[in-house]
Amino acid sequence: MSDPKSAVAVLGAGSWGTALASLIARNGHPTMLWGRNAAQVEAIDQRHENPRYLPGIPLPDTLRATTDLAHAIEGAGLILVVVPSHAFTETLALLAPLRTAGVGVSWATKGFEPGSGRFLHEVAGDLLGGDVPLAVVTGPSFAKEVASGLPTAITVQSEDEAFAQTVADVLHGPTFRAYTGTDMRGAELGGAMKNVLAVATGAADGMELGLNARTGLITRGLNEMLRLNRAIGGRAETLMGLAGLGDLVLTCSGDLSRNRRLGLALGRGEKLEDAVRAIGQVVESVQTADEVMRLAERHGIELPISSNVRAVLHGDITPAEALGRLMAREQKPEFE
Ligand SMILES: NC(=O)C1=CN([C@@H]2O[C@H](COP(=O)(O)OP(=O)(O)OC[C@H]3O[C@@H](n4cnc5c(N)ncnc54)[C@H](OP(=O)(O)O)[C@@H]3O)[C@@H](O)[C@H]2O)C=CC1
Ligand SMILES: O=C(CO)COP(=O)(O)O
Repeated sequence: MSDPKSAVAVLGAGSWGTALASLIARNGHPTMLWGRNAAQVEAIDQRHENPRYLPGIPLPDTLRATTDLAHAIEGAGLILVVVPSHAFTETLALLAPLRTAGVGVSWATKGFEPGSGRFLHEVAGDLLGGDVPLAVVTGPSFAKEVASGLPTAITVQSEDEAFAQTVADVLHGPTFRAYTGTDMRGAELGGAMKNVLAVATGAADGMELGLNARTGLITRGLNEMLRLNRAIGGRAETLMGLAGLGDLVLTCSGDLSRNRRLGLALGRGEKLEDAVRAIGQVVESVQTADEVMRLAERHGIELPISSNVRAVLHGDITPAEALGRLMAREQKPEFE
């Protein structure tokens, strides 16, 4: 008889937390999903559906859900945090005194700590202590498609190679390929920046600027990612892989993306608050654009597309003015 599979706690019962918990449960791991909303948790636990975030998609009967964090992590051999970036520090601070020593912590959150701009692995290291294995799960992966069992490829990056493999093994399955690597900085930067760049391509599409404009923005956006990545010490190949280019293409071109949909709405002249309300789920770029630009300014890197997205999100300029600014920039070599 094979060894029983280790228990996993997934913290955050939104669309991505629910999709990943469902995947892990289907892979045969006893899986407990923690959420803060009692009615939603009950629906997941009893009716095997998350009607608020993944309506109509059946969840495995074996997936359990709770609002009790201590209960969620009891006996877990792995913790996967999937709350939005604005709730990351708060969630890890709740987790820190409760967790069992030696249990590794991974996260699928994309973004930075709001306000400080710290990388999430820096936040996790500070709050959990240096001896806890840490890993980031990232890549091109719409929750709805993963929850529906459609083929997906992602990457798990950790400085602890054995831990990256452990997390990848928990996720990997017949419809889900999990690759591994050791570059947390590059992976986190890619996952955060693609959300900001998706607003730019969405806005261009909302203004009906055509496919050339969309592709020009994706490609010059990749260049922005590579330049900032070089400055922060990430590996270029990480940004050319699933965590960078892969997620950038998905988010800039797929209408399931909430960041792209925000851009589409802004490009059509809708107000930011109305668009975010209509989307009804987290739109990380609203926060992340500030943090990306804070990081870029700290490193003296110019990011024209990202800085124009920030200006549009702040209401300082319209998408049409952003386009005018980008098109009027001085001519220059493609690579510097
Ligand atoms: N959805 C996707 O396809 C993907 C998402 N991601 C990333 O995953 C992260 C989570 O996003 P996603 O699940 O999509 O977001 P959703 O908007 O779908 O859900 C957010 C969830 O977080 C909960 N939440 C918010 N604040 C807190 C808090 N302070 N404490 C506990 N729970 C909280 C919400 O609870 P409540 O309902 O009570 O507000 C809700 O359950 C983001 O960083 C996103 O970029 C990454 C890859 C794919
Ligand atoms: O990160 C994602 C896909 O990889 C989800 O993108 P959005 O947050 O824009 O919906």
